[in-house]
Amino acid sequence: MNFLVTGGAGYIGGTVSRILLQQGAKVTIYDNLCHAKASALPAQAAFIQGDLLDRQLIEKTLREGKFDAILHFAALIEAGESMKKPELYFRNNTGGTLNLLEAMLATGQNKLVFSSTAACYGEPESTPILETAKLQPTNAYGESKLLSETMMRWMSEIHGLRYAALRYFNVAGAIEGYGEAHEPESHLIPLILDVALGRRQSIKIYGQDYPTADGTCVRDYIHVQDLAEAHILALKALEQPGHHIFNLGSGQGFTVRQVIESARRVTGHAIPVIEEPRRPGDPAVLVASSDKIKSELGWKPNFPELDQIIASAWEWHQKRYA
Ligand SMILES: NC(=O)c1ccc[n+]([C@@H]2O[C@H](COP(=O)([O-])OP(=O)(O)OC[C@H]3O[C@@H](n4cnc5c(N)ncnc54)[C@H](O)[C@@H]3O)[C@@H](O)[C@H]2O)c1
Ligand SMILES: O=c1ccn([C@@H]2O[C@H](COP(=O)(O)OP(=O)(O)O[C@H]3O[C@H](CO)[C@@H](O)[C@H](O)[C@H]3O)[C@@H](O)[C@H]2O)c(=O)[nH]1
Repeated sequence: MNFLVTGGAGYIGGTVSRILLQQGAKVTIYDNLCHAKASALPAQAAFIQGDLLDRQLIEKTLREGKFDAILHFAALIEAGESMKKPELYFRNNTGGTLNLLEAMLATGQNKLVFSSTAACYGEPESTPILETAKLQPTNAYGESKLLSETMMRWMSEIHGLRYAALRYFNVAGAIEGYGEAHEPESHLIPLILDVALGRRQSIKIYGQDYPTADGTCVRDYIHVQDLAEAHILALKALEQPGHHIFNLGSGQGFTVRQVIESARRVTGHAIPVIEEPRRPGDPAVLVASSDKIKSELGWKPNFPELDQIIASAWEWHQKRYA
């Protein structure tokens, strides 16, 4: 099989690319390296340094590549930044996705796996969150992804686009030799591990007055390898016409303080904290029901425990900065 992976120089796209390559697939990565380094690319993948906002280049890439399917990870991903520069998120994420969809139509390629997000739900009315829950993003990042999903739904109805929108919750952990290193890093777990390594003095806790057990935000952490497996299942599902929307989480919620506790257990480091005000746009609680993908595609997480997830991230983090 022959796949195009947008955003494949990044954390999740790079992980899925490596797994596809291990399974014998041909992978072409399309990334503008705005938040990644060329050194992160898997050696066996073909690479095109290109921007999704370059409408002509993406169409040329699709025309020449004749891909069996496209996995679309490329996006700006920081909810906090999106509340300062929403226009950037709509241009890059929603506009970039529209360019990709138009190029797919123009070249007759119609299978797409899309990185969507729990941020589409906003502040949920009940947890765990089902795919049928109300979609009311509390940040511009989530809205930029929800608008992308909306475009896909219309393209499916009118043009027969086959797509799977996978709404990831908080992705963490590492596979052998590759893990999370955003450029710059804003995510909780790698920042905590930086403290454990002595690369930072302390971890900031954003908000202590949320309506949760200890006042800090609750998130659902999913191992990146389990997430990657879901992409392989989604690709198989796209062999049949139709479209799919699936949540992907472990179904367990952890407060920021519980994540820090887990990292203390795993690393043996005290991990000092600093209490800071809330980060704008952060919902209090995001916990997934992933029953739909389990029952429809047979997805099963192999690394459901938070300590396991953090341990795999820690192993990779130590090697990376050794
Ligand atoms: N990390 C998470 O917990 C999480 C959760 C939910 C959804 N997601 C989604 O998963 C996807 C991958 O996230 P990640 O954590 O690997 O992020 P990442 O920043 O590591 O990877 C994104 C990649 O996209 C590239 N990119 C961005 N805009 C581009 C453009 N216009 N043209 C070409 N390349 C571009 C960046 O250079 C980067 O390599 C994103 O779509 C994100 O919204 C991530
Ligand atoms: O230094 C930090 C960093 C984060 N947090 C908190 O930790 C939680 C997790 O934050 P982070 O790791 O930045 O992830 P999220 O903001 O939850 O967003 C991630 O998870 C979302 C799905 O839940 C995805 O949509 C996003 O792309 C992905 O970045 C949040 O409550 C943050 O407020 C801190 O307290 N201190």
